[in-house]
Amino acid sequence: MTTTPAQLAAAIPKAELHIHIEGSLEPELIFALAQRNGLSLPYPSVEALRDAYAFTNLQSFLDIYYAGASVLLHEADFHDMAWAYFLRAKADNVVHTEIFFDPQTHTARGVPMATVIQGLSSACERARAELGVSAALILCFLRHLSEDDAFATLEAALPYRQHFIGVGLDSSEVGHPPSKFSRVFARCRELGFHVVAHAGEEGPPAYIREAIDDLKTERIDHGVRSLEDPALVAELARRRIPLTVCPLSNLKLCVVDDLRQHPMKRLLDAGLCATVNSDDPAYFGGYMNANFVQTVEALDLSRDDVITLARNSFEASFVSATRRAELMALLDDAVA
Ligand code: HPA
Ligand SMILES: [Zn+2]
Repeated sequence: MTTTPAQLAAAIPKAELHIHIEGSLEPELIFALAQRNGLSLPYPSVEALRDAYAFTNLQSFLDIYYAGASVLLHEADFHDMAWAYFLRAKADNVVHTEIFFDPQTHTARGVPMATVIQGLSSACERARAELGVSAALILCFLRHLSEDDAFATLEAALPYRQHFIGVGLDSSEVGHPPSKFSRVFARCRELGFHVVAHAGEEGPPAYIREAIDDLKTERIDHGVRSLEDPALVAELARRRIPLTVCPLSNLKLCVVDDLRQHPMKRLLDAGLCATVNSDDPAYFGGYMNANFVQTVEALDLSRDDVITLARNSFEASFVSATRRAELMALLDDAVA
């Protein structure tokens, strides 16, 4: 029996590097946590909530995403959310994952930083022990808030610094350029954290340039608008700065009108270290394999493209050289 590129994409081991853990909160779990915590929701049912997931742009999604996250109060809530994600990741043959979390969404509601980080961190340890999935956390600053707020968040998180490997930048992009966070990112680099940033999802290629030049980010999250600036594409390719691309997110947030117009193939053909990721899978219609399979089918990607995407995911990850070699060997075995 021959394997199609889409079947291969589903079957092979891969890393996920762009997943907001709050975006993995399924409507069923939102309702269950609301009930557990004695909260009422402005939607009568799971179906009514899911029906509200019709987005026109990034902001229309963020409004409902932050509302969904408001059911998270206790350490067990954060743990249970992340554990549900790990089970989905495992089912999709994700063997390593680097997970974004948005502490300001929770601390602004009075949830202590310790509650957020310890709940997520214990789920990461459990994933390693029970599922063999390696996992690390990346703390994201909300870019619609001030740099002072980001500094205060960093300060509050530093007692738990052994639990996260890096920092990122997310939320409303346009009007909040990376340079707004130059000083706090410089401090994070000094402290030895990995640094990434969302750029070029809705924002212009100039924001990608700011992220790499000013924030000195090691990866760009999304970055699909880089294609509007050929000199930038050439530099990203030459420096092997990875892009963590999220095809179903781009479709649901109307960054592209149709998956057949998605730039993934053009990014690969330009020699970029592009990867496939789910972003906010509970909101955008699918986890890792849904993204992989639908993109492969829509763009008619080849077996080689699929293997390149999986290799890129390991190359772009922040694992040790030993773990990277282990992951690459898993992939080699799977495609042999
Ligand atoms: O796709 C996204 N972009 C920006 N901020 C986000 N926060 C969650 N998902 C996203
Ligand atoms: Zn994202």
